[in-house]
Amino acid sequence: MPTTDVEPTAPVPRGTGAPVWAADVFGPRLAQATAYAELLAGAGIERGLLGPREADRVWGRHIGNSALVAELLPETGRLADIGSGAGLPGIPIALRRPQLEVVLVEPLLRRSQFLTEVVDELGLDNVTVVRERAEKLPKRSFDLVTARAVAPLPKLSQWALPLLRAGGTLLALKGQSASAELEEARSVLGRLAAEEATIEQVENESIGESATIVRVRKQGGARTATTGKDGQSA
Ligand SMILES: C[S@@+](CC[C@H](N)C(=O)[O-])C[C@H]1O[C@@H](n2cnc3c(N)ncnc32)[C@H](O)[C@@H]1O
Repeated sequence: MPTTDVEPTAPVPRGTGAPVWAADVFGPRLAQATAYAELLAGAGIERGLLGPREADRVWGRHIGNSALVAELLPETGRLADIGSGAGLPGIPIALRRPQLEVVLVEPLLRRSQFLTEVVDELGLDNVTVVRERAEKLPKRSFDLVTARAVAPLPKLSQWALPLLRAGGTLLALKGQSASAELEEARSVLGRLAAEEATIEQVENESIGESATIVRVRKQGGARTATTGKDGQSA
């Protein structure tokens, strides 16, 4: 029998092959999302920004979960992702909302350097990286603030609400602790001029992930046009 020559293929890093849903979710930016998955599973883990067991979870637990926040976001505006770490949820948001101006706020040198490399490598012209603590940023300079796994809601609100212009919105990705954290934050939120705080359950059938997001609006001004899970303006 004749033997068939098989071209050797380049090894694919574990966990980085794009799942079927990624094409739907990222559309024309699928290649950038895939490059980001490779950076997270490669340099991100090597440099200790993600845990050593996260390689197989970069798409679902990290990129997919973060991408769900975009479902509540308007198309335009200025957004700060505070405590962005390796770029979560800020990078998936920037890929899904290319007209948003996204500022990744991260105080740690190693993390902010990684973020700058990601922004350069993906060619994201709507994203900047600021190495700073959230509480040191100029007040009232953002329409939107996002955060995942940064601090309990009372503390996070003290950092995030002053950054928002009147009428702006904080979206905090939280797990099962969302309602307990919200109860604990109520008195702080009152002092910080929050006018409304709700818990949104966001699901996307194709991603197969869900996210619990605490949404807090700041009083006054024009309301940021975030949308509810039914797609209606909220
Ligand atoms: C557990 S990590 C979460 C990173 C990323 N958001 C994620 O979901 O993977 C918390 C991040 O918050 C950052 N952080 C801590 N205090 C902060 C502050 N005052 N302002 C901004 N970022 C802060 C840390 O440096 C760290 O990168």
